[in-house]
Amino acid sequence: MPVPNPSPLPPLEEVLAALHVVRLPLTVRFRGVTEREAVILAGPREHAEFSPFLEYGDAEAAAWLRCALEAGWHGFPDPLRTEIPVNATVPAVAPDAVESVLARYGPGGPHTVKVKVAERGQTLHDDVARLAEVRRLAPSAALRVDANGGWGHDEALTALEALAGFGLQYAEQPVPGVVPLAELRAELVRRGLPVPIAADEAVRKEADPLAVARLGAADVIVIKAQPLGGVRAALDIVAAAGLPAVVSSALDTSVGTRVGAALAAALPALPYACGLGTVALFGEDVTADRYVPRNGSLDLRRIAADPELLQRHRAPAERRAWWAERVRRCHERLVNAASPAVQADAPK
Ligand SMILES: O=C(O)CCC(=O)C1=CC=C[C@@H](O)[C@@H]1C(=O)O
Ligand SMILES: [Mg+2]
Repeated sequence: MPVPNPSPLPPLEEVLAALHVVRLPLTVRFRGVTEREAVILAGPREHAEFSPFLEYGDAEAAAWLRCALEAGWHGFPDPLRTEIPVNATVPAVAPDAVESVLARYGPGGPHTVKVKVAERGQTLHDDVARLAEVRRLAPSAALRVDANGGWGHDEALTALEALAGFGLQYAEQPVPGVVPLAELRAELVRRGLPVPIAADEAVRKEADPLAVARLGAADVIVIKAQPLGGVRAALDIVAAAGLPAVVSSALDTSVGTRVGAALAAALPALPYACGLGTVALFGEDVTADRYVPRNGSLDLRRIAADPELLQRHRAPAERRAWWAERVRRCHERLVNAASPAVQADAPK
């Protein structure tokens, strides 16, 4: 993605000297995993996170490093607000597990809940049952669903017809890709089905994050700081797209979630609750001051990793070496992509 590097790019030696690798358990399976590995960088400005999913290649992961180096070495843009409304996220669990997930969002419950649907191996019946349980437990919450592109066009129409009765705020990435999303959105409008569309993967995994806006594929874009190459790059995408944006996590620790909050705080408009409540799904974290919502919102306090917790959750030596090597390769990509002026500060 053609976004500028943090300028100047810190030299690799400095980045590696700031590196900690942790492995943290989740309390519930999410995105097929029950533990999360992450690099925490003790940068001179902020603590920052580099945690591309393990299966991602270097080209994609380099954008995540760009985000970490921007946050750690250059800090955050000035905030325009100090409270970020946040949604609860319910993974594709059985109905009887919904209550314990929602309980993690504190007394009074969340005002907005995102429910994962279209999980491989499950059926529409499972999705309806999960949504019904969420609605029972949170009668006045706004509900949204996220299919992660798990439906085809016809399947999505059937599913959204069945789920529209829940009064969905929006359906996130019901089908994969940009053009299929645009076709589905047009068909929903044609049928008079009142389900707005949000684009997630169609923004963060496509070569051109603005194609969604150009093709009218969505009503809302979901933006994530790490995959989009940092807070400033994501702000630029929102400005160019001209669509309402929802900031969402990349299943980050408290440190990475704080970067997402910095992005949400700097957006000119924030009409929807953000998907930054996923620290609640972690069994352990890198700070005792866990970055979880209070009364449905995150405040903009400083979040720093605790050295004792970094040590306690340190990943095994072989994993630490794997991550250091991944950082090295991604850093090399950023150096090679940088302009000559930026490269002046990078190792030769
Ligand atoms: O947006 C939220 O409510 C929580 C974050 C979330 O859903 C995700 C985090 C990390 C990886 C993604 O598969 C997933 C998403 O699709 O948005
Ligand atoms: Mg999503």
